[in-house]
Amino acid sequence: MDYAVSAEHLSLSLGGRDILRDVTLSIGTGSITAVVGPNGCGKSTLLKTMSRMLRPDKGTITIFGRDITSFSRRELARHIAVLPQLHQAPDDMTVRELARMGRFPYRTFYRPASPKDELYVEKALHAVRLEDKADAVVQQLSGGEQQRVWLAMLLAQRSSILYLDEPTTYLDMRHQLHMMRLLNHINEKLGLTIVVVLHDMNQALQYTQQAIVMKDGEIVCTGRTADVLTPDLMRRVFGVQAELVQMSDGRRALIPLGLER
Ligand SMILES: Nc1ncnc2c1ncn2[C@@H]1O[C@H](COP(=O)(O)OP(=O)(O)OP(=O)(O)O)[C@@H](O)[C@H]1O
Repeated sequence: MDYAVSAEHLSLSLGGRDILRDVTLSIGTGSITAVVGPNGCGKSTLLKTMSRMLRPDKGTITIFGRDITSFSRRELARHIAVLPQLHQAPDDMTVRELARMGRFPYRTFYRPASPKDELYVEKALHAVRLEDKADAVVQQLSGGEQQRVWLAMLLAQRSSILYLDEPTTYLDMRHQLHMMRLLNHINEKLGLTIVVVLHDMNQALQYTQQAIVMKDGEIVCTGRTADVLTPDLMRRVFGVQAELVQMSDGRRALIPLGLER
C-alpha cells in the first residue's frame, strides 16, 4: 500500500509526562482515517506531532516517504493542511479573506493574491457551498457555516493531506453530518488523504475507512473502522458498555448503554 504519512516509534513528553508512547502508524494515501480515544489520551498531540507543530523526543515521521524534518515550512504546508481543535477568525475577517489565508504557502506577505490564488479560493468556497456568503463576516455566521469556512481555507491550501481535530464538536446534529459528508465528498472526489479526530463512534463508522484507536498515549489498535470499533473495544478503551446494532439499511451503529462496572 502507498502511504501518505508514516510515523515510527514516536515518543513525546510534555510537562514531565509521557504523552505519546512509542506510536507507530501508517495512513494510506487517499484514505479517510478516524483517530478516536478518551479525552486526554493524546489525539491532538499526535496530530500536532504529525504536522511538526510539536517535535517528538524520539521517532520519525515521513510524508510520502520523505522525512518531515527535511521540508521547509512552506513546503510542508503545501502537503499538509491542519484544522486545530480551537480556532477563531479575527473580528472583521470575511469568509473570502479567511479562505484566502489558505494560500499562505504560495504567497509572500507583501504580494497581493494572484489570479490563481483567487481561483483556488473561489473553488474552495464553492466546494463548501459558501460562495453566496463570500463577503459575510465569519464571526457573524452560524457555527456550522464557520466550520465550513475553515474547511474552505484548508481546501484553498491545495495540500493533499488534511488533519482535522474534532471538526464536528459544538455543531448540531445536522451540521455535524453535513461536515462529515463534506469530508467524505472531498476524500472521494479530490482524492485527499484525511485524518480526523472524532468523539462520535457512529460518525467514524459511517464516514471513515480506517481507525486509529488511542489510550494513554499509545495506539491500542488500527485497521478498518468497521473491524476496529466493536463493543469489546468500547469496554476496553472507554469503559463503556455498548451494543452494535444493524440498521434497516444494513449500516451498523454502536449504541452506548452505560458505564462498565
Ligand atoms: N503543552 C502541554 N504541556 C503539558 N501537557 C500537555 C500539553 N499539551 C497537552 N498536554 C497533556 O497531554 C495529554 C494529551 O492531550 P491531548 O490534547 O493530546 O489529548 P486529546 O486526546 O486530544 O484530548 P481531548 O479528546 O480532550 O481533546 C493531556 O493530559 C494534556 O493535558
